[in-house]
Amino acid sequence: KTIAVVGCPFSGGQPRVGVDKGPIHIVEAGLLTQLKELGWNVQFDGHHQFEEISAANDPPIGKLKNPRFVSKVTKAVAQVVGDHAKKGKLPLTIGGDHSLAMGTISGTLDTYPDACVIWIDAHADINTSDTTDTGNIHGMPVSFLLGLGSKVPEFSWVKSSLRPDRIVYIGLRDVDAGEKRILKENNIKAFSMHEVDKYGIGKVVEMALDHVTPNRDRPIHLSFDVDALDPTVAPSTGTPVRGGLTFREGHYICEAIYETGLLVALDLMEVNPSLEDEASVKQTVAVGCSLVRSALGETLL
Ligand SMILES: N[C@](CCCC[B-](O)(O)O)(CCN1CCC(O)CC1)C(=O)O
Ligand SMILES: [Mn+2]
Ligand SMILES: [Mn+2]
Ligand SMILES: [Mn+2]
Repeated sequence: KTIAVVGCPFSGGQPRVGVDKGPIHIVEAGLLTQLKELGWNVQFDGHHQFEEISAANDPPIGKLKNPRFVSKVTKAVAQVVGDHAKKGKLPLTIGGDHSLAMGTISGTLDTYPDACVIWIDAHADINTSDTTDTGNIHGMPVSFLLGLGSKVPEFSWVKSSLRPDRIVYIGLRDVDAGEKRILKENNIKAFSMHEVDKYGIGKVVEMALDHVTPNRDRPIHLSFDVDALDPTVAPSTGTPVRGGLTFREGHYICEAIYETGLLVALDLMEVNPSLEDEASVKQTVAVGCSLVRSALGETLL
């Protein structure tokens, strides 16, 4: 099988510079070769060039920042990811900020309408235009995918067919008040760090899979925000939150999902190589590459 690597140098969903440099650092760290060494065919068409829409032509819509830029880019990503999936490849999208997941998961749902989503993150990324406090669209992709909140015309293209019972979260620890309401109202399953502590990561992953694919027969889209990991593990990311997943917990999730044989698409998001000192950046990039390898079959024995 072929891994189609989609390099998305994009930062329009959030305000911090540098997250658009994530893909180049990950690729330069040798990920493509590492995947070939795992036995995959690897297709990489180069990093996408998303020409910026000037701020003058992209004024906020309500609180939403860079709405037209984010919409244009994520729509393009949906097309790219969907095309790869339709050709039987496994799209690996390297971000870039997490607003990209509006595109990647729309692309997956186009090809696999019954796909489920496993969202690894410190945050729920489920704010609507009514509940967001920052207007940063990387905090909103899930609400668009679920078709929640008042419609924003610019995002009417999003495949808003994801069902609330087909997404499950692991790693939550920084959820806004509005998001907590949305999670409850929609009965969305979420394993916060409290549950990880209580049950252990093995049981949490089993319960998460039982929730979204009880018969282990549904395609899985894994969307991994590196800020799900503890900042001591992945320091160079835009919205770090203490009390996160250990190195091993993060890798266990990826290993266990690979073992299901159900993985059809993977996102590695929010590596920002410009926020910390060189050693911390290298560490974060290396952890990103390692997580991807684990999700794509690398084992310890
Ligand atoms: N929920 C936040 C963070 C989103 C993070 C997106 B990511 O892709 O990285 O998961 C806002 C978080 N909020 C900001 C102000 C603080 O005082 C409290 C937390 C938002 O901006 O919506
Ligand atoms: Mn996120
Ligand atoms: Mn996050
Ligand atoms: Mn983040």
